[in-house]
Amino acid sequence: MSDNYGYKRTVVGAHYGLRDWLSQRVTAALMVLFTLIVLVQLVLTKGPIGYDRWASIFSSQWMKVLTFSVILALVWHAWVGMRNIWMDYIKPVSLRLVLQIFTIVWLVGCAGWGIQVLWRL
Ligand code: HEM
Repeated sequence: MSDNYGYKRTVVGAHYGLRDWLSQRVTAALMVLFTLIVLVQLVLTKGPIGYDRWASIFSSQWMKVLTFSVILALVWHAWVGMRNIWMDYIKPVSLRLVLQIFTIVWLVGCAGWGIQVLWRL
């Protein structure tokens, strides 16, 4: 064990750290872009911002496609983050499994609801 550093280090784990780290940053960048696009449209709005204005922002086809992509990115982003938190802090495997399943059900449910709302506009 005293030699366990540098090139002799024993690498363990599932080896998906870098992929997850990168996917969380890429999805975060997409969410930032989306937030800026929505903000610009709101700032450019003259007059009161009611339901009609919100609906018109999301009703064009390109905005629906972008919002749909952002919903998927958000689900993946939050799943990677929450799974890391459960893996880091919840040691009993059965409790961790329950929390992970709850997270998946919650995120998929929210995404489904969001997509349903989006395509009703
Ligand atoms: C524009 C929006 C967002 C940006 C720019 C963003 C950015 C980030 C970044 C860079 C990380 C990695 C932090 C680290 O590894 O130290 C992260 C982690 C995380 N994000 Fe987001 N995020 C956004 C929205 C969200 C939303 C809406 C949710 C939940 C629905 C969320 C849930 C999480 C979770 C659970 C983590 C893991 C936290 C941790 O490891 O302690 N993020 N986010």
